[in-house]
Amino acid sequence: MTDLPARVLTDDELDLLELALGGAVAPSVLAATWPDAPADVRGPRGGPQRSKDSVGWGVVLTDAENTPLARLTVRPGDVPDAVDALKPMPPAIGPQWDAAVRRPAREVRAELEAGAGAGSPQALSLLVTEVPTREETDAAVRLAAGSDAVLLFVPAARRTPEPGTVGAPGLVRAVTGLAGTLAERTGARVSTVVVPWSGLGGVTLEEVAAAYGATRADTLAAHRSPATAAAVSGLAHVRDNAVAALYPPASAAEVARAASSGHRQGIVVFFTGLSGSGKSTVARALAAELEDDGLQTTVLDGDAVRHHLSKGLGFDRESRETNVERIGYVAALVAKHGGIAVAAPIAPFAAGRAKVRALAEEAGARFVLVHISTPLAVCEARDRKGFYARARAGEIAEFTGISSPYEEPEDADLVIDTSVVSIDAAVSAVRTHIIAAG
Ligand SMILES: Nc1ncnc2c1ncn2[C@@H]1O[C@H](COP(=O)(O)OS(=O)(=O)O)[C@@H](OP(=O)(O)O)[C@H]1O
Ligand SMILES: Nc1ncnc2c1ncn2[C@@H]1O[C@H](COP(=O)(O)OP(=O)(O)O)[C@@H](O)[C@H]1O
Repeated sequence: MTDLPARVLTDDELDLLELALGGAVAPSVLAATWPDAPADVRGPRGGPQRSKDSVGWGVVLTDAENTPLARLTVRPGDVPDAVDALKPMPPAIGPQWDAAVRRPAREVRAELEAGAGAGSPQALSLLVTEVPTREETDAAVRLAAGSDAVLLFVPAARRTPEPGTVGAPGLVRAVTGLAGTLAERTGARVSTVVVPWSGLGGVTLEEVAAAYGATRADTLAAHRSPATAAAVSGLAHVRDNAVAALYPPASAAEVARAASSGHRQGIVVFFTGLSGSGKSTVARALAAELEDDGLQTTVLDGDAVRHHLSKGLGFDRESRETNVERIGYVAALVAKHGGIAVAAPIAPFAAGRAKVRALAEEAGARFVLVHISTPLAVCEARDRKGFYARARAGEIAEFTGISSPYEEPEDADLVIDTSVVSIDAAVSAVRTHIIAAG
């Protein structure tokens, strides 16, 4: 595996990888989106194309943290391509990550076939992209007529949704309500299925739905009438109209302006801890929760920062301090404008962390230091990236905890050991702290 080239996937490509691992799309669909993939798998418009005499090739697919998630093997001739999982996909929290709804296509298909008895199952897949109105609930009941089973597909991209739109967590909660109503009114077996769906890869909903076992597919929002669509888009004006009814025009303009421009104090949430301690996992899950609360959150993750802001910097003490100070500078800028910055570098030195605290406070922001204190032995046993083994073997110099120091913070607001605290509990502790402190 180690001699294969590696490819860091974007969030959209991770969605496609998850679909491929679950059997919803062919493995080669992944490579078909890469402009630099070997020519023998790309047709004139990037579509798959085979050449009999090619020798095939392989690539290790990683996330932005360089965790090896899967191996893609594109084979010559008529041998099918393969995608094999190496590590579980990065975990996160929220109802869209619940294993009961985020299920591989092959498992859902097998369950539909098993439940159908001898006859061929009539299974409708309904893609729900918007929170269903009453009108769409009625449309769903009509569309489900004659189906043995209904799969309510909730598209859930890893990419951050457009501001002001209901994201995947809200959609899953709304669709769970729709599933109950539909089961009651139609008698069909109704399941909510979260589909990693970024729109990448040129696959259609019908193709993906068929892989999940559906015999028919439809999009619920297509059944929204123009009158309902107009009423929904007019909701944003309801508050403005209420203000206008209460105040004379000059006062109403001031009240509306104050309501929309209310400045809140920004926050820098700064995670520190050993590699593999759980900083990124908790930081990302926290950011997703805060976004879901309607709070604009910017994540400055250790590895991602090193790909961009700190590209080229090493791991000697001076480089690490420069890296941490750059993170602090950007985080303080975000917070100065009322945003929440969530940073998750190792930040092993007290002096660097103190500098970030000073930058945040100078910007008028609150600084929350979270020490992820997971013991070295646990981090080393996790070794998702294989770095500890390489550091022990002397292949990586100055590795934190092995051959480079980590100065334990004495000024942390929260200390969380993820070997005994779950991801959910860790997120909830930080969120509670932020809310309690106003
Ligand atoms: N020598 C050495 N020591 C520590 N870590 C190393 C090293 N070389 C590479 N890596 C990978 O880089 C990630 C840490 O980068 P950071 O920017 O967070 O480090 S620091 O704050 O500047 O100390 C860290 O990622 P995380 O595991 O997410 O912490 C490692 O994957
Ligand atoms: N309670 C937990 N909180 C956070 N991560 C956990 C927890 N339990 C197990 N893990 C695992 O530990 C690993 C932590 O990796 P990561 O978040 O990338 O750490 P870091 O960013 O500190 O290097 C992940 O594989 C994650 O699934």
